Amino acid sequence: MDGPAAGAIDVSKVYGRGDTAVRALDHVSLDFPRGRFTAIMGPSGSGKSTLMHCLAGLDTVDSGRIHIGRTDLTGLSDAQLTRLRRDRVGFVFQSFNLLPTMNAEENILLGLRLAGRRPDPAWFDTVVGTLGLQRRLKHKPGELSGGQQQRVACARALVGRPDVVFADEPTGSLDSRSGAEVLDFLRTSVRELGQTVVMVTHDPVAASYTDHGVLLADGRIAARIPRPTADAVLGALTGLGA
Ligand SMILES: Nc1ncnc2c1ncn2[C@@H]1O[C@H](COP(=O)(O)OP(=O)(O)OP(=O)(O)O)[C@@H](O)[C@H]1O
Repeated sequence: MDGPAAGAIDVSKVYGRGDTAVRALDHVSLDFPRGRFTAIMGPSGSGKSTLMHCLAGLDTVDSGRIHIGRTDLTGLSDAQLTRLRRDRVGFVFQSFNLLPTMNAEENILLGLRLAGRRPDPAWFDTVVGTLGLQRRLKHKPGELSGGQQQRVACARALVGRPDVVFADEPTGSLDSRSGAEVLDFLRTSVRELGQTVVMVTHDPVAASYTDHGVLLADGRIAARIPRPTADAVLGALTGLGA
């Protein structure tokens, strides 16, 4: 498919009114090309979560446009947004969000099952194999380490071949070794499997796994860092007073 996997065009979002109004996003325009791993960074309160929630159709914008592939999200009904999130967007959260009573395989396939979609067996094997989860599929989350649980969550996000995967601090609950494994996998899913991943992170080392860093400050894009290194990101964040 042509064009970016997702994007924002001149998006603004204000929380509250009058004296207490906060401009969380202030005329943000940004494209996420297919097959790219992007980090969204910035000081606390800079608008990262708001931007990701608007991009993923979890929150609405006050002005501007959001698109996933060629679909314009502005103007979609709640039911249409729910379907779009289910079918075309993958999520990875800091807290894994796996169902404790289901084993890894059932967790990975749950979204497809609820959508009445059949998994593509070859793609399922590719995702599970890339994540090294073949021998963990019958384990429940409580029988897996944090890193293994997050790899299950990554597999769940990717198994439906979404247009884009949004990862919100995916390494925030992991030790550095497990975090590195998850980041390595997200990068592999982009480079070798052609997926598009957008990750919100505070961690300059996590950002160094990506192809492109975007720094927000006060709801605006403050800097773009192609092929970010941890030092370059740290320097830019320090410059913002983060
Ligand atoms: N539901 C809400 N109601 C009111 N204000 C909000 C709401 N959500 C976010 N904000 C405000 O909007 C601004 C941007 O918040 P946002 O959560 O997007 O920042 P962030 O960069 O993700 O921060 P953090 O790194 O701390 O998670 C902040 O000033 C925040 O207080």
